[in-house]
Amino acid sequence: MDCVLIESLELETVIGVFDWERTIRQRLLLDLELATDTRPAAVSDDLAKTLDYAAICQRIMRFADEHDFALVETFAERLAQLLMQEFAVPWLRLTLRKPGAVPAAASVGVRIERGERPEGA
Ligand SMILES: Nc1nc2c(c(=O)[nH]1)N=C([C@H](O)[C@@H](O)CO)CN2
Repeated sequence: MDCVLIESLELETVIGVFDWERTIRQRLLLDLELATDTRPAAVSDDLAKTLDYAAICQRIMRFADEHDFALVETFAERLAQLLMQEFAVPWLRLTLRKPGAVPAAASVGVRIERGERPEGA
């Protein structure tokens, strides 16, 4: 299965369950694997035939700006649904880290997979 990748995309958003977290913006780190057949773009050398990772990064940063969830689970789930709908992604793996949330840990967060893996792509 082919994927377009985005690694360690830095986001700033309001996120957290505690009152003090509702008053600040915190940094999140996002990793994404987006299933897509890369061959049509590869043979034509045409960006229009693949997932434009730059456009997707812009959309994710806008999503982070526009929302203020309590849980990283909610951020991850809502973003996964948006990406699958707006970019016609059949399957994705999304890892969302909240560095600094637990000082003794390098980072904490969630990893989710959504959709159906394409056969033979
Ligand atoms: N599974 C989760 N656990 C916790 C979350 C979360 O979003 N998902 N959030 C918090 C707090 O907001 C924490 O990040 C503040 O330090 C605690 N546990």
